[in-house]
Amino acid sequence: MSARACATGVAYLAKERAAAIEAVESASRVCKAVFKKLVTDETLTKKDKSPVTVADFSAQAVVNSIIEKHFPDDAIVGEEDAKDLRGDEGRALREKVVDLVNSTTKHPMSADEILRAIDRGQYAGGPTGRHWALDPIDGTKGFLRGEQFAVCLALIIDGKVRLGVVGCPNLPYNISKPDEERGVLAVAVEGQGAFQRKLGTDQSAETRISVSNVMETRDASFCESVEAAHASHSDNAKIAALLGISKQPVRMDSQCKYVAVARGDADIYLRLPTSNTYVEKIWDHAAGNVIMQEAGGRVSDIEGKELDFSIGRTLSANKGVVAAGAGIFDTVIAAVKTTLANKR
Ligand SMILES: Nc1ncnc2c1ncn2[C@@H]1O[C@H](COP(=O)(O)O)[C@@H](OP(=O)(O)O)[C@H]1O
Ligand SMILES: [Mg+2]
Ligand SMILES: [Mg+2]
Ligand SMILES: [Mg+2]
Repeated sequence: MSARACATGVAYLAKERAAAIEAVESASRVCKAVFKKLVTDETLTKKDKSPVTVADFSAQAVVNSIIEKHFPDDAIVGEEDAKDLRGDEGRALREKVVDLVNSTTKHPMSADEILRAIDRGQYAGGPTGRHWALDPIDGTKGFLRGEQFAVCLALIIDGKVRLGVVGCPNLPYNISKPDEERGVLAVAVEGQGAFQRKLGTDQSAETRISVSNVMETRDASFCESVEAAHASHSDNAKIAALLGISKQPVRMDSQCKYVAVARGDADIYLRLPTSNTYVEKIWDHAAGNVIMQEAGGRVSDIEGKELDFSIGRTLSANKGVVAAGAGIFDTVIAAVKTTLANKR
């Protein structure tokens, strides 16, 4: 049991862990329902993003209302807000969201309750107290392609991520058996290790996960975004070349990448910035960060600095993200620094 276990023998953040899993499970079901109902060949060929919009709002409403049920005083930093669902202009979208939320939950919610739940996610974040960080669908582009996406929820206390849950409805449970059942839930609490279970199962199905123990970067493989706008594929390739990596990168959307590295499917996560202006958001990294660390990995920005979740809604003190097992992390950061210095 963790050093933070309380006198009653209940593990640190046990109630929060269970609530976060309930929320991520429910939102994952919402996302799957949206995909089945609304993503068609037509939306894909027309590059119509409306299904993911409905899923984003619905999933945020479901997660926020579950958090509120268990922890009415907790603040939430959520990616979405309900502005586009209000008034006459928002009517069509609002009705779709209300239908969806109520088709997947036991307790129907009114339109007003749903909008209010979504807008509970507007908290500014910061260095003290506790707040949740929610990405209702991370990897929206992957969702629309029917590929990887994730529902990501983390609890930040006094500026540090203490708990993270990532639901990955399309990720194979066992990467070497990609044709078998898909759907993974990864979870970690500070000091307690990282675990995975199949989505839709209970805690008794959890198994511990850990990063690979690769010691030579030439034997490593790396993971990067599918979208070249989110991570520089060319800088990543230069770093890989410096590290002697010959394996092709594993490209996937969303925080499923953190889960993949945390359980040893790949060895390095590289997210080299594509611009000087983009600022990473806390909900894109919070849950993955604690899962990686609890799986024995290290995470930093491109300068080797820890990600600072204490500033607000963004990671404004950091640029890019690098993650890897402890055995190769310093070598990877050295290669990142050399590659970026050569660009100047
Ligand atoms: N220029 C940019 N650089 C880095 N990340 C970006 C970006 N523009 C958007 N993103 C973020 O990248 C996330 C997806 O990451 P990935 O490429 O790893 O799948 C998006 O999350 P959403 O899909 O939740 O909007 C979005 O927040
Ligand atoms: Mg995201
Ligand atoms: Mg999102
Ligand atoms: Mg987004």
